Amino acid sequence: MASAAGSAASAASAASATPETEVLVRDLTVCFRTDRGEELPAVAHADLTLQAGLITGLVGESGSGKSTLALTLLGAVPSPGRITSGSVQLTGIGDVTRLKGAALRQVRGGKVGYVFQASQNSLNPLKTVGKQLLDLGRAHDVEYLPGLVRRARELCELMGMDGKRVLDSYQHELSGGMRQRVGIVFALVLNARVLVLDEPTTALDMLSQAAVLKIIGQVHKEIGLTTLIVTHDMGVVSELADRLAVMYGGRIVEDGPAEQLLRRPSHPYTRALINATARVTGDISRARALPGRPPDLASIPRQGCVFRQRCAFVMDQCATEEPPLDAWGGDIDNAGGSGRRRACHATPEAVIGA
Ligand SMILES: Nc1ncnc2c1ncn2[C@@H]1O[C@H](COP(=O)(O)OP(=O)(O)OP(=O)(O)O)[C@@H](O)[C@H]1O
Repeated sequence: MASAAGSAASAASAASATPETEVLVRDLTVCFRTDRGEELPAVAHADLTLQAGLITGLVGESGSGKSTLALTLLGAVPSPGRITSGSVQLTGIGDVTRLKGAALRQVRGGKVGYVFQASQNSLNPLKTVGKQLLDLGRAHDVEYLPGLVRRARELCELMGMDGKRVLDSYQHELSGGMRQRVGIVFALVLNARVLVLDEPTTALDMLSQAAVLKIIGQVHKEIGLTTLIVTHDMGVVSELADRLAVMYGGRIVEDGPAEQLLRRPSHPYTRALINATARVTGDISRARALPGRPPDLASIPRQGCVFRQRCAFVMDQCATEEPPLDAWGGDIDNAGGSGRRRACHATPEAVIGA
């Protein structure tokens, strides 16, 4: 099999990601041109670190910029988007936003495996899963295709499926949960070590959701992956993620250890998202829908805090000064070393204690 990381590394500049970090997104801005000809940021000056071996949840309402940010890990931006600042460093590879051609193709699948939104509907209905696997192998210049088939079967078995049966099946012969697992097999079969799952449970019933989440946790651990789960649903990542990053209006507004963010959210948006999720509050009668709607590209405030129009803690300063994403001491009962960051003018104590 073609070695993705090896040859891509030689094609790229030296990475500054350390062995403990697998992905370093720094100062990343991705813009789209609107119908009115303005170029506006869907992701603005984002910093995100994926620590090796951990599951990170990237959470926020629809349109907050999660998929646009996640896609840059593949060196991709949805057309007609454009990266206007920043870098995405992959350990052993370098800045993926600067790669082109064969080096970029090798990163896709060889280093980063991506399970796209609605991937359970993306299989070709006219070909068996096995035929599509061989197509994937040929597209990536895999020299020994029987090895690829063997690895796909192993991954199927790891995910509780009969490998031979799955590879001989057409899409319509598989349940939604099985198709989602096949998407994960395709993402991992070229030996990716970073797995990105965009809305992995949307469109699945509750039982299949729980099963897919359990399997993601098992595969992550078994293979030793670094995993990013993109979701609008805090409940999806509340039990699985080690770390959470919360996005709103193209900005990361809070990040840190999942358990701390869920127990003591220090940003008003994180707090509101958690309060709106019955599965996290544990009591449907306590869940409170988030008032208002998330902004689209044209309505994201150009000045001040992007969340201020929906914020329960808004103050004068929020209209004029955009709060930076600053580190802070972390949990009150675990001060220091928590790796928490927040972008808010209100004090953490005010938000946590409210
Ligand atoms: N190809 C595109 N052309 C123009 N605008 C786009 C394009 N793709 C995304 N956007 C805009 O960028 C913003 C961020 O979109 P993105 O899909 O990254 O958000 P998201 O948080 O992943 O939401 P969702 O889960 O609904 O996809 C949105 O305002 C969206 O309308």
